[in-house]
Amino acid sequence: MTQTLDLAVIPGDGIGPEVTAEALKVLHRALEGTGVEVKETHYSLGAQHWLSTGETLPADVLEDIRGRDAILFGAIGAAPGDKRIPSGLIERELLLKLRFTLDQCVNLRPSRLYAGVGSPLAAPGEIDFVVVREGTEGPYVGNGGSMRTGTPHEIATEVSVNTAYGVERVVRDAFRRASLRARKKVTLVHKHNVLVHAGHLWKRTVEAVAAEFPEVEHDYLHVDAATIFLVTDPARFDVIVTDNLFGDILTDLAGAVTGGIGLAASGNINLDGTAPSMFEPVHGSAPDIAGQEKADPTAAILSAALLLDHVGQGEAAARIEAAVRADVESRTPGEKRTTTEIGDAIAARV
Ligand SMILES: NC(=O)c1ccc[n+]([C@@H]2O[C@H](COP(=O)([O-])OP(=O)(O)OC[C@H]3O[C@@H](n4cnc5c(N)ncnc54)[C@H](O)[C@@H]3O)[C@@H](O)[C@H]2O)c1
Ligand SMILES: CC(C)[C@H](C(=O)O)[C@@H](O)C(=O)O
Ligand SMILES: [Mg+2]
Repeated sequence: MTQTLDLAVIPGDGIGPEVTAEALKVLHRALEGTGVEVKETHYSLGAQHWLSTGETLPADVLEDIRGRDAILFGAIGAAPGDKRIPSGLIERELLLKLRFTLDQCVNLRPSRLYAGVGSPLAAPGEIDFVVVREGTEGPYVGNGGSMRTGTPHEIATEVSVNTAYGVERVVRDAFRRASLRARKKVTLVHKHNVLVHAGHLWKRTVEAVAAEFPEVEHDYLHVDAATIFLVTDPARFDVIVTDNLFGDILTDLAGAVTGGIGLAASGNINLDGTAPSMFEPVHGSAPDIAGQEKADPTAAILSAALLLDHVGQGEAAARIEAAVRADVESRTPGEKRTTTEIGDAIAARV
């Protein structure tokens, strides 16, 4: 029976379209012979689109995207020094708007060290953890402002919002994922020695949810100490649960210790299925290498695998992961393959 996978594709800016093309190439290859037909709707959105139209994410486009099965997202954003585009506009009005409006509360970011990836930190195979980053709250909600702007007496606030409902659903998801993994361990990362209000809510929530999962071990690290251990002993982690901002920072670091940001994939998961989930590399639009065929498309390809797994195509997802593993294991230090060559090589192995 033919099944249709109705995909929204948002390639975005910079290297976004380059890596998305490779992710789609591999996704199509992985679905060959499965009876699944892919319907792609591409949306022109991002910093370049804003420059030419003044649009970020119009309401009718958002509603159109909402009706799809899943979203494959490339990357958006201008070069940090680009004065034509107000900093934060595209990030807030497009990417965060999608995550918030589509209630993608779990930002799932796996990290694995493949054989063949040179890391001074641990032996291959020893690093295998997943960060469950809260995706719709924290300091990202835009709860703040500036008074006496531009004067020597300016006061700027950016208040972190943490709700019992929002924290609990993410913590429960982290424990559920840990209960399905071999090591069954959750590490809460926060800063409850200073951020006592939010931190204590997270800590109490972890303790309450832990009681429902007696088979899952749990511990705690302050975020500053967590950055030490991510570098000196990353093998200690299994599932990390943390807030939106700490999770953003930790997952770039996690990418760096497992072979580079070009390998780091993510999924923004809507837990109750009321809206599509969105899959994207952890990295941004990388304006410094855009248009040069230098981007590693592996993170986007692994994000497509997370997407397939999410929509019930676990076997196709596993084929992509195996192909990526084989490709990464065959890499040699200093080799220079183009974005397209890496995509072709992984597609050929699927
Ligand atoms: N999800 C997203 O769309 C997303 C994520 C992060 C940053 N951004 C935006 O992207 C723009 C650039 O941000 P940035 O420079 O801080 O972060 P970035 O992730 O784009 O780049 C950081 C560094 O990593 C390198 N890099 C990133 N992806 C790579 C890949 N696939 N292969 C090889 N090297 C890669 C870049 O060349 C750069 O040196 C900003 O506008 C930012 O807001 C968007
Ligand atoms: C671009 C930005 C809004 C985004 C975030 O902070 O979540 C990015 O850094 C990420 O990690 O996906
Ligand atoms: Mg980030």
